[in-house]
Amino acid sequence: MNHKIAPSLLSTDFLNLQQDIDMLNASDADWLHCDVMDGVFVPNISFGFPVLEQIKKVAQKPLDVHLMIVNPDKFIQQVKDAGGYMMTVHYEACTHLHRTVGAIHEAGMKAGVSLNPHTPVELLTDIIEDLDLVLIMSVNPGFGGQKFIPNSINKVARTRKMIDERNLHTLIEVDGGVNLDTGKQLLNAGADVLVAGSFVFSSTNPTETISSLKNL
Ligand SMILES: O=C(CO)[C@@H](O)[C@H](O)COP(=O)(O)O
Repeated sequence: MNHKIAPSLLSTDFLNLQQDIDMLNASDADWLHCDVMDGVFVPNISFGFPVLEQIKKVAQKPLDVHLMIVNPDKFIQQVKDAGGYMMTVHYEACTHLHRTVGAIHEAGMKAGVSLNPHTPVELLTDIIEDLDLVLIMSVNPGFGGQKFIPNSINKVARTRKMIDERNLHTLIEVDGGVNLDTGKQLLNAGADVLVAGSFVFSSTNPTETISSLKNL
């Protein structure tokens, strides 16, 4: 049970966000996954830095900030100021990814890179040594509650191989359609962090659901 669980705040009740964060603080959740969307990189808009600032005030667990936005470089300091622990940007959104990752580290955060479902993990071969985390999207980003894309399992296994062959400590996170069944398969393939939104927050007892993911 060395893996981490990062419930996605996108599926919380925004009218009662503090109540949900209090629940997460007391649960087996390891990180709080915060999805920032801009309506450009993805066809949806979620929440931005003013909301992250409020989350930071009550969260007792590290904020795992996933930026689904174009030009993430412009917002590195804002993510840091809003309490970001891990800042994850999209491979597809960064022309100068090496520079972006360096700037995230310079700001004092861990750096993650996310891959859309069609983006091969092999494209990270010349940067993976600089990364704290690879986030494999197992749905097309933008919405909660979508169907898991099965090829993600194979992608996790290929990422695990790349990391182990080089003796790296980079974490593999997977996001989208995670439940007990897909979660188990992802862990068997070598995932380290499971993000789960609707499976947790649509369940009758989210605390127990988080524990069952943690106990996989
Ligand atoms: O990044 C995203 C969506 O783009 C996710 O974090 C979702 O929030 C995951 O939701 P579920 O698929 O678990 O419902």
